[in-house]
Amino acid sequence: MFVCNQLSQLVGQTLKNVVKPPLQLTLAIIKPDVCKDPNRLNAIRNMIKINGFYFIRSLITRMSELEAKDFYSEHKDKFFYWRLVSFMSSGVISCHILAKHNAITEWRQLMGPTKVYMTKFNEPNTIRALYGLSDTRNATHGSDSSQSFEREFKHFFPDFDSDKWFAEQMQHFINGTDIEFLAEEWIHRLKR
Ligand SMILES: Nc1nc2c(ncn2[C@@H]2O[C@H](COP(=O)(O)OP(=O)(O)OP(=O)(O)O)[C@@H](O)[C@H]2O)c(=O)[nH]1
Ligand SMILES: Nc1ncnc2c1ncn2[C@@H]1O[C@H](COP(=O)(O)OP(=O)(O)O)[C@@H](O)[C@H]1O
Ligand SMILES: [Mg+2]
Repeated sequence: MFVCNQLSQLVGQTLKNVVKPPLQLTLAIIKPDVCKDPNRLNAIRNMIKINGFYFIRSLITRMSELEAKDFYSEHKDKFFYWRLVSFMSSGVISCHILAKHNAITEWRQLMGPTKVYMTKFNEPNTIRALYGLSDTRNATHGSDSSQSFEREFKHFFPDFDSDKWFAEQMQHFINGTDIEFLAEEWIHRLKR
């Protein structure tokens, strides 16, 4: 019996090392309400890093009103569309392509629900509860599906080739052995 246990543990350990789940990519945006305060911006970036996400791309930029209208076009008939567009084009934003197993769901869980007022009571340890001000100024954005990600990242990283990343880079990040973090740029990359 002892031998069987030893054997099953060995097989389990071997499989865990060999068969690691694939990674997923998502787009994270830290919104103008937070980016105005470098301490809060870095606090959120650190929450992302501590929660096991790789920073694949990072960019500090601004959206024009036209770009914000296009980015959030799915909401053009909603009552909050114009306040959202003017808010998202009101200041600097910090954009990131993040990688993790189940990145889309896990980033949305870490962000918390959209409406901040409810989130502060229901999920007080999430980013939007901790750093959101209102349902409009709710600190962060996250892609809600792989299809949304493929549309959204092109607004900020037009040269990024997601197919190429999955084919050539993903396995290095799954292994995690030859990855370094560049704190200045908020980027994880292959050791050179
Ligand atoms: N149905 C509906 N809800 C609204 C409307 N305007 C605001 N709300 C809701 O009222 C709440 C307050 O709106 P917020 O935009 O989050 O609050 P605010 O104080 O205006 O904050 P800022 O927009 O960031 O200045 C949110 O839950 C909104 O969804 C509206 O015209 N129709
Ligand atoms: N009821 C609302 N009141 C105010 N702003 C809202 C509301 N719903 C959504 N928004 C704004 O529009 C953005 C996009 O909405 P949605 O895609 O539904 O949420 P999420 O950003 O969580 O994916 C939200 O992050 C928020 O800034
Ligand atoms: Mg959304």
